[in-house]
Amino acid sequence: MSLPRSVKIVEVGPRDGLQNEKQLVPTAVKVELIERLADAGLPAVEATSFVSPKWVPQMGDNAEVMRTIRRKDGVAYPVLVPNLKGFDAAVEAGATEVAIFGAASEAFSQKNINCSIAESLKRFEPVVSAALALDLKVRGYVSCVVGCPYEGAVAPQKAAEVAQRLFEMGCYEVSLGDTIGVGNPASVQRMIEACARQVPMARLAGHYHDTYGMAIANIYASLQLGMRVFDSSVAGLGGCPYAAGASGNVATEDVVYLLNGLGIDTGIDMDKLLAAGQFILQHLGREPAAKAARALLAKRGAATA
Ligand SMILES: CC(C)(COP(=O)([O-])OP(=O)([O-])OC[C@H]1O[C@@H](n2cnc3c(N)ncnc32)[C@H](O)[C@@H]1OP(=O)([O-])[O-])[C@@H](O)C(=O)NCCC(=O)NCCSC(=O)C[C@@](C)(O)CC(=O)[O-]
Repeated sequence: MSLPRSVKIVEVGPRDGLQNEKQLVPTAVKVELIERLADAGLPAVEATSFVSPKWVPQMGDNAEVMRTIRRKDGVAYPVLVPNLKGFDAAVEAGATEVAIFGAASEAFSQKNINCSIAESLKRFEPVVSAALALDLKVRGYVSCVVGCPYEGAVAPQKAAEVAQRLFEMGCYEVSLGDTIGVGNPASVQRMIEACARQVPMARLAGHYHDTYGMAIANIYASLQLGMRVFDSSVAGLGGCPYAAGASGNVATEDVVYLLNGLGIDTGIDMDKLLAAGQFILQHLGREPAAKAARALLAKRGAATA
């Protein structure tokens, strides 16, 4: 299959990237990060999650984040909601797009949202109905689509079943999460092929963590099957609090570097993206995990030295 002319990147750094940080990041820093990412040209910036603050304290300032961000026209700011309580709070805070999140593994579902897969789907139904009644868009996530930290390998059919349920419920897009980054191009392609038999490819997104350094290869393998939407996290921040050993999402800088190299348009300004990454890393006191960011910043340093 020929490669596409353009790809959509959904930036998940402010949510997936920061949710695992032990030290609370000040709200003002989160807000500036979200605004910088939108200014860099990201068409969607997942801003926060309306989950229990006892489970994920870092997202406890969700309403303040949503109320404070300066929204850029044409940019979506989805937020995670696990149930109606979270949905109501998200709407109250001004969210116009929400994301529900299920899993292809029973053990992960229990650890992450304290219920079985079947219970979670039942819980999501009223959330999707309420959202659609208010004309809000709903995105769906399936975690552990190729592997689970508790159950090991996950059958492609399990991922496909949950993806189908979320799509049929009314999600406009279903993002397939390799939560612990164990996938490789072969296993990811098998998983996507199973999902695409149930959900149109144009409605599927890839959400790959880079634990084993496979995420960029997995994106390339997904592009070859016709996938056009990928989630990534600025500076490669992230990791799921309920997935032991999960490292960050694939870095947005690395994805943009790959797509630029392939001649695929993302609409993203690499300079502004690098600056957004530097901004949050300086706050966290960390070096970038993104190889492209490290190389480009080093090259610039050398050029200006
Ligand atoms: C789902 C629950 C709430 C169930 O948690 P629970 O304890 O079973 O819920 P509950 O209904 O029994 O309520 C317990 C308490 O939580 C409160 N509560 C209940 N709901 C909410 C809410 N929405 N917002 C705020 N508070 C809430 C509720 O009011 C009550 O408060 P209390 O009476 O004890 O004071 C909990 O398990 C939870 O919050 N889990 C979230 C975990 C999470 O955020 N994980 C990370 C995101 S998923 C991810 O990262 C993967 C992804 C998406 O990136 C893709 C990939 O990489 O795979």
